[in-house]
Amino acid sequence: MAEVLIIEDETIIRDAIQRHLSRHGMGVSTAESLEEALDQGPLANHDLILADIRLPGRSGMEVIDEAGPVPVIIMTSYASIRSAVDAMRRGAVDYIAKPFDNEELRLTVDRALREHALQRQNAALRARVDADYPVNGIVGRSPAMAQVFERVDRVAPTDTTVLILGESGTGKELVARALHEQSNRRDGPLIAVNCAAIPESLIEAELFGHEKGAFTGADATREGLVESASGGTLFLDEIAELPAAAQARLLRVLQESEIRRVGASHSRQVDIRLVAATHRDLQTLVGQGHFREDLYFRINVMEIQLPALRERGEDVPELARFLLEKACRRLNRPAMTFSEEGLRQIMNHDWPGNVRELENVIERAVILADGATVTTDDLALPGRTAPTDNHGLNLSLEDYFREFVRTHEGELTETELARRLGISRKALWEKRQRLGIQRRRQAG
Ligand SMILES: Nc1ncnc2c1ncn2[C@@H]1O[C@H](COP(=O)(O)OP(=O)(O)OP(=O)(O)O)[C@@H](O)[C@H]1O
Repeated sequence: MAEVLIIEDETIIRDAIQRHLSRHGMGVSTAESLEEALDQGPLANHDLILADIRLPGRSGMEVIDEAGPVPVIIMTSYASIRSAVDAMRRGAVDYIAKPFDNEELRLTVDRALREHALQRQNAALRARVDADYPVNGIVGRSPAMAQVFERVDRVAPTDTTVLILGESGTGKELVARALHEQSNRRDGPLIAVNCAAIPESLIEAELFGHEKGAFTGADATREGLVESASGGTLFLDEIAELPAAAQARLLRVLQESEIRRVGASHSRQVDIRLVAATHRDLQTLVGQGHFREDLYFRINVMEIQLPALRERGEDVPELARFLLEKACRRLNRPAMTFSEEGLRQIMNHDWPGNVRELENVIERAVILADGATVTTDDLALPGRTAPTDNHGLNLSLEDYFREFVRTHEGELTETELARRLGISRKALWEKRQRLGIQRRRQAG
């Protein structure tokens, strides 16, 4: 039974609310003031508090502060809607204006109780996930991953620049998110930018912003992504793809903590923590003159090397089960398991596309599987003959993707291509990387 506390100094209103809520099966306690309520015991004993904004002694606003996680609905008169707005800002979950009718009151109370119960459930679920997967839902117990977690724990709370290295699909973005979530900047923004997915001609303006008239088409002043990350974390994925001019601007941001928009004559202060990632060997690129050495030293303060999936041993079956559960949830399918042979194949496969490839193979298998078991036929890993009854699909989804891209890339832009495939531009870029379908330069 939900326990509701009413703090209201007008006896008639207090009694009316008490009667009405009790009749609807709620346990109701009452108090004339915040002081009296506190004398009766901790506010946390209640599931919900209904408090008048004007009370003798301490005000309804102070009830909100004292209530902690217990939701508070503020009662106010029509004349003081302004104070209701202030109460919501202060943390009240809702307000109800007097005079109100019983039905309106009950609906408001029911809604607040329902939402609070949901929030508590989510918090409990999050705690469970965190307990199972200590670093923000990243699966892995292998020694190689334990080392990664240790580094993340150690470096996350600092403002140090981090360089995450690892093959494509090893979870670099996931680690960047974990670093942000475990930092003091977690309430600030996390801006993730895939440097390879933005056309070279636009990248400077996208990252650093521009003034009105800085170039053709710049018809308004715009803040860049680096500035948007101020107070939080900037994650630059595929940093090796950053063109020379953008590398120079980024270096300045890191050295001076200030940014100059394209076409601007003055700089502005920014406060970012940079996390960068690449699957390429930056040191070699420096040697070949493709990446600035000074920038390399700036970003390579702390390195986190993600192991390839094939080096993670026992993590593979655990990850497979985790991703199977995730795919079933996403595709609205009842829970499934792997056949013994299916799981063995997963463990023996080389996974050149790492966790992302595993995730895609499992998602496709869930779509193709007939029953509650994912078999080797559903997985259709290379090196095996493809199943003959492919549910009417003669091509695998990857073959289909490859053929579609090759047929249409001449006539469509990348954005249009992605839209036609029903995926984001970033996903298109990633699929191209994974399947080795390099972009053909368009004429003109
Ligand atoms: N250890 C892990 N536990 C759970 N999920 C993971 C793990 N590693 C990766 N994933 C999942 O695999 C997918 C690919 O991961 P992510 O995008 O972080 O890889 P990446 O290294 O940044 O790839 P790329 O270099 O191609 O951008 C994501 O859906 C991610 O959630």
